[in-house]
Amino acid sequence: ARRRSASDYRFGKVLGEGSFSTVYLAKDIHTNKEYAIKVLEKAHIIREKKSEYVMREKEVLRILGSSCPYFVRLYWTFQDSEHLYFVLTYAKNGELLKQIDKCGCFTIECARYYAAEMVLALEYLHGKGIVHRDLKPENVLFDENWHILITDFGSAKILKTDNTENQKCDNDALDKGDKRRRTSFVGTAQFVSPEMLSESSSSPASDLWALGCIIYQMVSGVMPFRGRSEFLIFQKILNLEYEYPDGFDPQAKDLVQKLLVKNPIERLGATDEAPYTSIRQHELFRDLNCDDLGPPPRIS
Ligand SMILES: NC(=O)Nc1ccc2c(c1)=C(Cc1cc(-c3cccc(C(=O)NCCN4CCCCC4)c3)c[nH]1)C(=O)N=2
Repeated sequence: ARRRSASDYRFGKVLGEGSFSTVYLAKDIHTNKEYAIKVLEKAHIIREKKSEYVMREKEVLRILGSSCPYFVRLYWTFQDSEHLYFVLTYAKNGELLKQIDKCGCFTIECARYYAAEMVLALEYLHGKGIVHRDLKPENVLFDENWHILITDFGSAKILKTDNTENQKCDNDALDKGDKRRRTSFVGTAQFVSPEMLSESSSSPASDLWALGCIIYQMVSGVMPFRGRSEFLIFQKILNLEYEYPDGFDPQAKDLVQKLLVKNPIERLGATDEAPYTSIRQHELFRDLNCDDLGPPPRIS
């Protein structure tokens, strides 16, 4: 296919900004199709030693391809002297976080439906041996039909496939062969799991912890672990210090309680032979057919 460059697109508004990238709405001047183009400054990536993360995101997006509808798709990449460009899916209806803030909180029907879509997305992602490690409402987007699109794989980890022992868990900080600290990684404070904080280790169950936090936030409108500093938030996470507001849906509470468990292998779904059967079978999803969720309920 023809090589692309920035001159193939008309760049529009900024859709999002991160520490290492800016995402623009852009229109392909040949097809008029809209994309989200993630632009990274080479010098900044090199200076901050983030090349490994950029390459990992590109590899994860390549592995995900276009076979699962719940992830943004990477169409093309190109570069010029100063920048790298990732041409990604444009999620027309923006971030889950903005919808939660706009409504205050979701109805249980909406929370149930989008929790189910996230479970299906994690089944696929983890089935490909990929852990997201920074799942949060800013990284869950809505497409034009109000289905979710999970994005931002800059913090993702691709689990080794050399033997099953590595499939379950992998210590991010220490390479098995030597004791040097390879990466010191932590996601976003409010959604990071206890094991990532205390052992610098992550596994698919780390994403199940984040799912529990997101379900809590969709139902209540606030995050379970809040504090005036990252240190105070981390203390609450490690001490499992959070509460359910009055009126919190009991079925949602039961599921969140089974996901916000300190020991990763005790989280619902963590030891499923066929992930995530035990989560699909939870009473919160009793009235849903996870094999055919149907159209999403209106967010209100
Ligand atoms: N870190 C990353 O990789 N970030 C990414 C990657 C891919 C990507 C990405 C971020 C996107 C971010 C994004 C942000 C937005 C957005 C931002 C601000 C406002 C809106 C917005 O209001 N859109 C109009 C839709 N409204 C929604 C509510 C009802 C009326 C109409 C959308 C749309 N998409 C995107 O579309 N595609």
